[in-house]
Amino acid sequence: MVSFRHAVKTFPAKSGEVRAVDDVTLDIRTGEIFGVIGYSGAGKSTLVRLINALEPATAGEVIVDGQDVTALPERELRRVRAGIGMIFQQFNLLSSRTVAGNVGYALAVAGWPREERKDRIAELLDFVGLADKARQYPSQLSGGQKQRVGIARALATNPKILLADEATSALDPETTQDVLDLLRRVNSELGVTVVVITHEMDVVKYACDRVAVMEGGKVVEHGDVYSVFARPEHRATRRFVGTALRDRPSPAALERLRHRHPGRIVTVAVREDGASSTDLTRALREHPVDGTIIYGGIVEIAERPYGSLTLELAGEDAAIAGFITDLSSTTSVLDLGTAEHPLADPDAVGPRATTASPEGDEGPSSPTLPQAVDTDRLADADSPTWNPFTHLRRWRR
Ligand SMILES: Nc1ncnc2c1ncn2[C@@H]1O[C@H](COP(=O)(O)OP(=O)(O)OP(=O)(O)O)[C@@H](O)[C@H]1O
Repeated sequence: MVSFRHAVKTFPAKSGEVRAVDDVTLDIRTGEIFGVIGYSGAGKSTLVRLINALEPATAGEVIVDGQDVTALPERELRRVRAGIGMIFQQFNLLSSRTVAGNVGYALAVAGWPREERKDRIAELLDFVGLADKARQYPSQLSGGQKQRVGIARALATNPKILLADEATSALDPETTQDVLDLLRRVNSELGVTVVVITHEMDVVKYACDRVAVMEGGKVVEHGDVYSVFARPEHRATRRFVGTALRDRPSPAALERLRHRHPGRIVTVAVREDGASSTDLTRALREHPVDGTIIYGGIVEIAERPYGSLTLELAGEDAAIAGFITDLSSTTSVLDLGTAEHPLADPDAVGPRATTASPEGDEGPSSPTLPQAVDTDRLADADSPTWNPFTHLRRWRR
């Protein structure tokens, strides 16, 4: 439905130019719900505004439903835009018009005859569950209801594509889910291709078939949602995945766990294609090691299991080493060390530990996210012979 080919969008800036979209090549398939996720300023909105040519591309091609919109004259663009609906974080409703008036306005602009508008408005408001609110004004509606009006308005002219720019970012979690459910119905019942821009991996997890992760104007990773969750390659993706699942302890939670559980702590991945909790149970049975589950979570993504369990292991060092080696042959095992010799989770998200940590080694990071700890340096500094499992430290994906 949409193909970006080496798409570039630059804006003039004080210090030269900003490359808001930087050489993006990406396909969005007909009939899917496609997520675009990234931190603020990553280029998400600009990328999506290239689709309806609200921003003309500086270079490259943007092919929408078979037509390169970068090459079209304005008159033709209007026709392409009519096939693309858009909804926004702040809803952008006309406050002086009723709910029915807002939807009717979109029909009037698109040239629908007056006598056909009434039925279409009723049909749309029925679809979004607002049939009883037709005569109310936006100020009388909740945020979720306003977004439903936005969706009805965007669907008025039967678009093939719906662009949702942070459409749930101003809503509470429950309302967010309602609106995402509605977008899923728009997709499955009306066959509309939906492009969802978000900075929340929960939204991707709940609603999207495939996802692209943006950073610095580039798509740094994309794929079907399960693969991206199960094997995130890029650091930004790993952090987004961590925020959606919260299955691994944050640095602060890990510090608290170490007070209660001074022994060896490991985090074991649970994946459909790797070891499941069955393998974990088997390994615990076959090795003279006691394992206590102290943290974790397993959820379903795309109807497949995904998550991790964190355990405290008790036993002889050699037995624990044998257990970790065995389990590592089928799944990812992240060694978090002991209270005496702690090792950090390099991809941890959430509140930092309260005690001072060594500085990260990966350059500046987002102020809202914890910095990674140089775990090898930590282990080496404490004792060169301490960490017999260093080779297992990597969280295999
Ligand atoms: N009209 C413009 N003029 C100048 N710079 C712009 C313009 N629009 C976007 N930018 C810049 O391009 C970059 C990408 O912005 P964009 O809004 O696409 O990011 P985003 O990922 O959608 O961020 P947010 O989630 O905050 O909206 C930013 O550095 C932004 O300042």
